[in-house]
Amino acid sequence: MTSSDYDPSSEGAETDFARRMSYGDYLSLDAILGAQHPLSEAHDEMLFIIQHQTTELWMRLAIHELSAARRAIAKDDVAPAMKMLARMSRIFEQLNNAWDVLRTMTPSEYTRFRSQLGQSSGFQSRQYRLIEYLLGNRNHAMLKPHAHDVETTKLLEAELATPSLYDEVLRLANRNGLKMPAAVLARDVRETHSFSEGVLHAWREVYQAPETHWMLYELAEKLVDFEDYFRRWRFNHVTTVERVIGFKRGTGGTGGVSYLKRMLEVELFPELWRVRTIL
Ligand code: HEM
Ligand SMILES: N[C@@H](CC(=O)c1ccccc1NC=O)C(=O)O
Repeated sequence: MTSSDYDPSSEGAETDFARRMSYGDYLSLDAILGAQHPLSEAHDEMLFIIQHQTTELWMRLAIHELSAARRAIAKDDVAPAMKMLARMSRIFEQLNNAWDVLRTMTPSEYTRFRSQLGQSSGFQSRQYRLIEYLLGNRNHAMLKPHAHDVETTKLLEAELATPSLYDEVLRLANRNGLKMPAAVLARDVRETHSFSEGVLHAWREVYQAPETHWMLYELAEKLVDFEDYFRRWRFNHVTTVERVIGFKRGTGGTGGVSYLKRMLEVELFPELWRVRTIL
């Protein structure tokens, strides 16, 4: 330490953490920073691991926000749900930007450790599947990669038994003067919602007179905004995959890019996209 180095303890900064909770204690950094275990000598494997781990952390927050937003909407507490949905868009914006870091890995670099991944793949991300199910994209076939894991299967099954975020929004709209089709309100929530003319016409009322349906109008736009960012995430994924492995099959066993391109067609809130055409 040179004489010009400033010592913050001179103004009272606490420096003795022998018996106090420290930064690392509070954040469980030993657990988090001790969880990177590359299986090869390849320089880029650390990037690959950290990219996935940070994504999983952001997904953890996304699940926290989405479930709280759904609970709030179910009890007509819309204002806090708006904030949570706005945050969801920001989380996905953050995840979208993160692809730029991963894209610095070339095919030559990835090939050095790809074989170490065995048959593991993002396909088996339980948090990702939970997000899709929460949002209403409820493909039961996606339970299969989790069949060996009783806890995850239970968690995903419980999610399938719960109305999706969009189901709760449609119920809220129905409680607030819009006439949603009875069949949609009583649908089997385990399945993916499919496009409904009745729901489309209900949303048209909102979009034709935003000032009389301001709360639903704002909520609908929050959902559209979020789906916009989520679509970009899917697109960034497939583009990165093509850039890194071309048209090779995925380690998870799908066709790779062909499978991910199919997923670009998923529409979470179909009537909110369609309503734009009829205004
Ligand atoms: C070089 C980087 C990556 C490559 C080459 C790649 C490749 C693939 C491929 C080929 C699939 C299809 C399943 C399969 O057959 O394996 C897939 C699925 C998936 N990947 Fe990645 N991926 C990459 C990065 C990431 C990252 C950073 C995440 C973030 C967690 C991620 C999450 C997922 C998820 C959630 C799925 C399932 C998607 C769905 O079912 O719609 N991937 N990936
Ligand atoms: N499916 C990728 C492998 C992969 O990306 C992956 C492997 C293990 C853990 C996470 C992964 N990321 C996303 O799918 C591949 O085919 O190269």
